[in-house]
Order: sequence, then C-alpha cells, then structure tokens
Amino acid sequence: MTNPHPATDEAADSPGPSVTPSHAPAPPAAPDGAQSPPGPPAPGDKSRTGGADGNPPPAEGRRHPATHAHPRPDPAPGLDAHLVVDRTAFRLDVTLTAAPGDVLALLGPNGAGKTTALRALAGLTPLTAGHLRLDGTSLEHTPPESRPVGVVFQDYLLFPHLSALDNVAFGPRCRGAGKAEARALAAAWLDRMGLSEHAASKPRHLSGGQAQRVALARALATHPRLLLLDEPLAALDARTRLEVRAQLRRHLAAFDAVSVLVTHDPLDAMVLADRLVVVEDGRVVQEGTPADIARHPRTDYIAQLVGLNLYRGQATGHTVRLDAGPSITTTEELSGPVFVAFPPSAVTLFRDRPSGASARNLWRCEVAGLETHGDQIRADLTGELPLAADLTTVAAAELDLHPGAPVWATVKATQTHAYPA
Ligand SMILES: Nc1ncnc2c1ncn2[C@@H]1O[C@H](COP(=O)(O)OP(=O)(O)OP(=O)(O)O)[C@@H](O)[C@H]1O
Repeated sequence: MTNPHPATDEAADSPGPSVTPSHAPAPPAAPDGAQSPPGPPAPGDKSRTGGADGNPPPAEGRRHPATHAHPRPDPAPGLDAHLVVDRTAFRLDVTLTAAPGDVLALLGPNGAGKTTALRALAGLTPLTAGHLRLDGTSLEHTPPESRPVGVVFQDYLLFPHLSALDNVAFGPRCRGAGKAEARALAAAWLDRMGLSEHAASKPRHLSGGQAQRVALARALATHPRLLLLDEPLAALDARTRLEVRAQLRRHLAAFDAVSVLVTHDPLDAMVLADRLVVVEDGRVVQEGTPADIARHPRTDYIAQLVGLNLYRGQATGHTVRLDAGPSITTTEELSGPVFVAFPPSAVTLFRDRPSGASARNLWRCEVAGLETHGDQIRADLTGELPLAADLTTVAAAELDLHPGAPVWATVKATQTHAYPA
C-alpha cells in the first residue's frame, strides 16, 4: 500500500500474480523512495469525517520507522499476521492467516477494530506488537508505499479530474511505468472489468457500480499480493449492490492472492468470503466458513447477524438449563456447557396458554416491540425467555399483538440446535 493512496500500493519487487492480463505489460519496479503524488485518504481515515484521531492517516503510518528492513524469508505463502495495536482505551489483538486465493471477511459491530486491522495490514497504523508476513516476507517495517497491498474504498475515491483509464493507470505510473505502458495495462484491466467503453469517462459520469469496478481495477492493476476492501459495496443502492456483489465475487475468485474484506453486511460476507473472522472488542470471537458460523454462532452479535435466537446453558441429556433461567428440550443429547440456537420462524405465539401443549419449551413472554422483517412481522419478546419470533401480518393481527401484550411462546425441540460451547 502506498502512502495514503490506494493506486500505488505495490512493493517494487513483488511477484506478479496471475491476475495480470496476459496481453498487458507488467508494471516495472518503483525506484526506492519513489514519491507518490497526493491522493485520496486511506481506509478508515476518519479525518475526512472528523474522526477520532483528527489526523490524516500518513501521520500515524509514518510513526513507524520508514526503513526497508531486511525481509525475513519464510516459506509460507499467503498472509500470516498477528496484529496488536494498543490505544489508550482500546486494544486490537487479532491473528489473521490466509492462503493465496483466500477471501477473508472481517465482520463485527461498530468500534470492534475492523478498520484498525485493515489499516495495520496496510501499514497506516503501526503495530505495537505481533508480526505481519505476506508470502513469507515480513512487512512490519516496510512503509505503506512499499507494501504489495491494494485497497478498494467504500466510496471509490477516484480522482474526479482523471478519466477512468487514467485513474487505473495511476498506480503503474507511480511505480515508474511509462505513460503508454501504464495506459495499456489500465486499458486491459478496464476491458477485463467490462468497462472499455467507459475508459474516457470521468468518474462523475460513471454509475456507482462502474465506479466501484474502476476502483477495483485500479487496485488490481498494481499486482497486489494483498487486496483490502473497505466496505466495498456500502455506497451502492440495493439493486446495483446485487449486481456488483456478483461481479466482485467473480473477480475475487479469479484473484490469486489474499483478499481481506471489511463489511457490516452479513450477506456480503457470506457471498464474497471463503472464511469469516468475527471481531468484537478488538478480539477474534469466532472464525470459520460462512455455513459453519451461520449454523453455530457463538456470540449474541453473530446470532443476530445470522438471525438466530441464541442461548448458553448446561446440558444434561436432552435438557439444557439456560443461564438465562428456563430450560429447553433439544433433540441433541449433550452434557456440559452448550449453546442452543433456533430461528425466529420456529417460534409459535399464543395469546392464551395453549391447553394441549406440553410444558416443554413453553414460555410466558411479553411483546417488547414489533417491526417489519421482509414480508413478516418480527416480535421482540421479553419475559421468561427473551427471544425474537417471526409471524405473518395476518397472524400478528389475529393475535392482536402490540407492545406490552402478554403472549405464550413455544418452540419444538426438533427446531432447536444444540452444540458444545
Ligand atoms: N486513530 C484513532 N485514534 C484513537 N482511537 C481510535 C482511532 N481510530 C479508531 N479508534 C478507536 O479504536 C476502536 C476501534 O475502531 P475501528 O474504527 O477500528 O472499529 P471498526 O470495527 O472499524 O468500527 P466501525 O464499524 O464503526 O468502522 C474504537 O474504539 C475507536 O474509537
């Protein structure tokens, strides 16, 4: 990653990944200490919006000694990072590993440390401790502009006065490529992105989806060995997002180095990433494949993300005594600490105590709130067991649900899923 600029993010000696168009020239090595022109801010640069630090990112990045340390040979390809960043009231301590071709998604609530992790990978935030190795080379002491890292920003951050072609050509130019060579490389990338006919367009004449693809082309044209995507779809409207998500998925699948994506959107994470890394309060609380995380959430945040009710308790056979109070009957037979999860759609509500129902998994609750959730109504319940329940609009009307209404909630054991905590 380059100074604050995404388009200049490549180490002079980084190996050329296979994403380079076969008919395009590879960008030449940048001279040591090459200066890049000023550019858009870096990921998480809160100075643009009056952020916490109030300083532009390079200042933080340059606290790190800008020396080219002797690269430490390491046979392991891909990303091997232990990122520790200490701040007055916050500590990031996460380990991220990925093989070439892997797409990792960092998910987590606001303030969890996702952007800090991204900035640390880019070299814009110095590590307090830990290590960062990419394809076997230690990067802790490599200045941002010499890291083989490309960044795609949430709001693209294209140069408004440059054409799409020149925006993409900017990176190779910064590395010392001649104008014609850089433009040929950029043209090949735009072609690959299906944007050839927009090569001469200025960013203001591009749609959100097109601008996002130009930003991706700009990042990839520098042959990064690590691609960082900071909420890449957040600025798009819902329809464009669907289309661009599918395109981005294809491009990431074709990219042979490591990609790390920061997103708030579980769908983006599930569709785009091979592996999710959930960060809460500066720590990794869970990681795994999207399917694994969706089936076995281990924190409330993740359970909400994937739309499940989640409880912790102690299992004895088919009964789990929840830390929250009541017991749940499950189909799994377990013992010791467990999680129990079930979807809101598995909950059935009654205004009166159902006479025929067994006492199992039947709780007395009260409606705390109601909201539309797709074509359903989601009821937020408090009481014996706090839970979310989905029901149709007709059912909600028939039950005369309103905040404060008492209800009975029941869930079949077969609809629950218990797993060791
Ligand atoms: N430059 C900074 N100086 C001091 N504290 C900071 C700085 N940047 C972020 N923080 C703090 O570090 C913590 C992690 O912030 P970070 O932006 O990395 O979280 P995040 O997961 O990206 O959040 P969000 O999803 O809201 O962007 C927060 O407590 C934040 O206030």
